[in-house]
Amino acid sequence: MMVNVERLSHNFGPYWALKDISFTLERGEFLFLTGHSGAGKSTLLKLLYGALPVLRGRVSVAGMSLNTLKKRHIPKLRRKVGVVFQDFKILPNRTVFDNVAMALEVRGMQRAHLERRVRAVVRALGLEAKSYSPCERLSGGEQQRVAIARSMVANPELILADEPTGNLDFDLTMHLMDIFKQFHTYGTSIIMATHSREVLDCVPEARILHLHDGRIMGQGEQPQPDESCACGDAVSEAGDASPDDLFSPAGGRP
Ligand SMILES: Nc1ncnc2c1ncn2[C@@H]1O[C@H](COP(=O)(O)OP(=O)(O)OP(=O)(O)O)[C@@H](O)[C@H]1O
Repeated sequence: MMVNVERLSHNFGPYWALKDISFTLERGEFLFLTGHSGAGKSTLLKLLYGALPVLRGRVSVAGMSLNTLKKRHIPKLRRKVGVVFQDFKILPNRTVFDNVAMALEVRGMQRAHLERRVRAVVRALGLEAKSYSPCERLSGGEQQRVAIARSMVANPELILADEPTGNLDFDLTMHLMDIFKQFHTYGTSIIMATHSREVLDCVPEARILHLHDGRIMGQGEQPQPDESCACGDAVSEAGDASPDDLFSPAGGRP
């Protein structure tokens, strides 16, 4: 099991942002988190990533219990989990290449492999022309793609993505969803918070966990969409995202 959450609650002072949440995520599963603004989606993702402490309930991620995880072991958790934060958290004065490479540098990857891998992911996300631009000069959507590239570059076991396509137009959203789906097909577990029906329709096999005021209000399979997803079309138009590049043995899981 990749994620196990039992009776998780979380408060900020007197305000309970999550109330008695329980769910599991099997290895290789794709789960959407939905719910209104303020429902608790980001709080839940932050708890799974060790960015907030587990105060009540039990949480384990990738075989590690977050209840007993010592601060010094958080980097070990983060080597298994790729995250796309809502506010990107990229370094503005560093280049696209540097921001993406950082996720591999901390793993001590050999330089030649690292460069090949970063170039492949940057190309797959359509950022090749901006590789050596400082991120502060990029548009919001480009910065968002840098954050996505960084979350994927190390082939994590689990990707946590908080509204990863929030600033992007339809075609780019479909293209990026196709890349997330390639990771999913490859066996990566994914939890993605979204408000977008288009995004949900891209992964009809995904489960949905619907939050309302910090509680789970619904959980389950989604109805099959009437029309086929546009993701496949978008990726063939974009053309340059090769799973072989993304998943080459050189870039395999450390
Ligand atoms: N650090 C904090 N201090 C106090 N309250 C917080 C903090 N972080 C989140 N909250 C509150 O917890 C609730 C849940 O917030 P959260 O960011 O998890 O919602 P969300 O579902 O991700 O919303 P959105 O879709 O707008 O991102 C909100 O009412 C928010 O104001």
